[in-house]
Amino acid sequence: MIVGAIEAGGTKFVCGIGDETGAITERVSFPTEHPDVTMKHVIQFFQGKGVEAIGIGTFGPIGLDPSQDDYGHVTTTPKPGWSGFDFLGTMKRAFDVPMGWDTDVNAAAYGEAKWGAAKGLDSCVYYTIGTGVGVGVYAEGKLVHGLVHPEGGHVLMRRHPEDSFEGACPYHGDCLEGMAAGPALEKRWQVKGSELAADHPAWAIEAYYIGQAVVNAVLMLSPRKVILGGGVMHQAQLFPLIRAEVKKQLNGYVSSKQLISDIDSYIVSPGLGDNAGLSGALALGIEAAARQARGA
Ligand SMILES: Nc1ncnc2c1ncn2[C@@H]1O[C@H](COP(=O)(O)OP(=O)(O)OP(=O)(O)O)[C@@H](O)[C@H]1O
Ligand SMILES: [Zn+2]
Repeated sequence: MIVGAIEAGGTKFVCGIGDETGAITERVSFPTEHPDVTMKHVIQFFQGKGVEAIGIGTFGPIGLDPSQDDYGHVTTTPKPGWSGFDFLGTMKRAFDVPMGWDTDVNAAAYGEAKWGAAKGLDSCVYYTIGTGVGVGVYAEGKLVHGLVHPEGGHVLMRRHPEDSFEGACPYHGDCLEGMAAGPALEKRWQVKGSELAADHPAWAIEAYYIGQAVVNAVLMLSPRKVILGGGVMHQAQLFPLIRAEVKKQLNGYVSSKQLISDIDSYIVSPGLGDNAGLSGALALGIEAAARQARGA
């Protein structure tokens, strides 16, 4: 089966062609501009390729409830032209094939559960810590949707005792994204995160916040795997610091062997690396085709 995949990010779009094994045979990337421009590139890429299904994992927030008017739309975003944009409808008008539609982070969680670090497990939580913080949730074999979709990048944090940074989230100031995303690191330390030495005190504070987010995910969702991706997580020294924080903050309360003696394989980087988002979109496309075949 020939399946199209779209990883729609706030800074760039990645489109690819793959199949049901998860192999991606072709991919292109272009900057995210006004939807009139960007969607033209997207449609041109897929035209004539014989795609039988398409999966879309996109930046949000988005409408995911088919009974609501905003289904398939990007809802509220400051990105010019995207607020209220009918993304799924635009794709459906161009291609008459089954389509999967979800957030970029839910897509990544799904891709990881199908082919990556959470393969074979019925649950995982996927965090991306990049320009923003996003959280995808896969639970009991399904991606979690509800009122809207998980927005765990904005959970409220207990402040690190030595941190006086006011926070960078325009909505909440010192939420997780406001304290730990790439722009927060840069604002707090006056240099880009990638330029901070591996032994800089920034990383202990960063691990304190990310660890706290993981603790909350463990307590609230009990996932079988926690996957941490995104630009900031390229700092590999964060992993042991975060694992230590999680153990310290949980303080033995959750008595799972994985947390106690096998935490190195519980809190991990994406098995699909930087392909998690595109592979996840591919998985959504495959699932949409299967759903249609079942008549659901
Ligand atoms: N090696 C690194 N160390 C620390 N921070 C980094 C590193 N590489 C990138 N970043 C930071 O990560 C952010 C970019 O994240 P990412 O590469 O995940 O891109 P993005 O797709 O724009 O993010 P998002 O998923 O939030 O849209 C920037 O703030 C950048 O400064
Ligand atoms: Zn926030």
